[in-house]
Amino acid sequence: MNTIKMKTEVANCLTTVQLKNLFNNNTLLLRLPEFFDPFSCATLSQKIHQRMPLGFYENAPKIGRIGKAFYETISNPDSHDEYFQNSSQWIENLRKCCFPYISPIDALRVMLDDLWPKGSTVASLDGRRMFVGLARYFTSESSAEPHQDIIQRDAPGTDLSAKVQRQIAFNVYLTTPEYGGEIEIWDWIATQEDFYRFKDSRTDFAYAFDRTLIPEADLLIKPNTGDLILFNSNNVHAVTPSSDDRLSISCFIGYCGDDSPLVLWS
Ligand SMILES: O=C(O)CCC(=O)C(=O)O
Ligand SMILES: [Fe+2]
Repeated sequence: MNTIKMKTEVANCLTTVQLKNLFNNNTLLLRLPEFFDPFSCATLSQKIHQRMPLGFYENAPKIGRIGKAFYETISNPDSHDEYFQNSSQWIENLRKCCFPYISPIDALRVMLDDLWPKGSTVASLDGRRMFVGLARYFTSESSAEPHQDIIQRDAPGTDLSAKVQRQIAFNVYLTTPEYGGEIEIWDWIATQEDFYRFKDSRTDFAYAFDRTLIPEADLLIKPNTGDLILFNSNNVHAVTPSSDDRLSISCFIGYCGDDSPLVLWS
C-alpha cells in the first residue's frame, strides 16, 4: 500500500517533471486542488447545462456527454465522419459557452504551451483534426466500469497511434456528487490478452472489465469540485456510482517524445 501512496501526488501547479512522472507511470495520479475556484465551477456548469445539448455515449449509453468521444466512433463510419466534421466547431462551442471565463481545455492548452518544450497541439488522425474537450456527465444512474483508454486499441494502424508513446487522462471537475463518483485506479496496465480474458459480457459494457474477475482497485480518490486530476489512462480505471450530478471536462494528453509537441484529443 505504501508504494501506491507514493504514486499519488498533490500539487499547486503542473510542472514538466510531474507530467513526465505521469507518462512514465512513476505517478499513478496527480491532483491539483481548486484548479478552478468554486464560483467559476458553478457558473461554468450552469452555462454548459443551459447552452449545450447533452447526449449519451453510443457505446456506453449510461454515460452522458457533450461533444463526442473518439472512442464512440470507432466502429461506426457515420459517427466517425461526424466527429471529424464537427471537431473544430465543438471546440469553439465550449470556448464560447464558457466566455468570459476560460474553458478548462484552453487553460490546459496555454499551460502546456508554457511548460512543455515543444508546446501542445490538437491531435490529428491521418490528417484530420480531432476534437478536444469532452464534457462527461454522470448522474445517479451512471458509473464507468473498469476500463483502459489506449489510442493504439482505438485507432490501430493510424499515424496517431504510431506516434503516441504514452497517454494520460485530464479531468477538471465542475460539479461533484455528495456521495460516490470516486475514481478507482489499478496499478495495472492490462494487456489486450488480459482484456479479452476478463471482459464484461454485458452489451452496454463492451469497453469494460468484469469487476468480479479482477482484483480490487489499488487507489480510490474522490475528486472535489474544481480539482484537476491527471492519471495514466493505460492503467485500468473506473468511476463509482454518483449520488447526484457529476460534470467534468476531459481530454487525453499524448506524449510523442521529448522533442515533439504533446497532442490533445477527446
Ligand atoms: O471521470 C473521471 O473521473 C474519469 C473518467 C475516465 O474514464 C477518463 O477520463 O478516462
Ligand atoms: Fe477512461
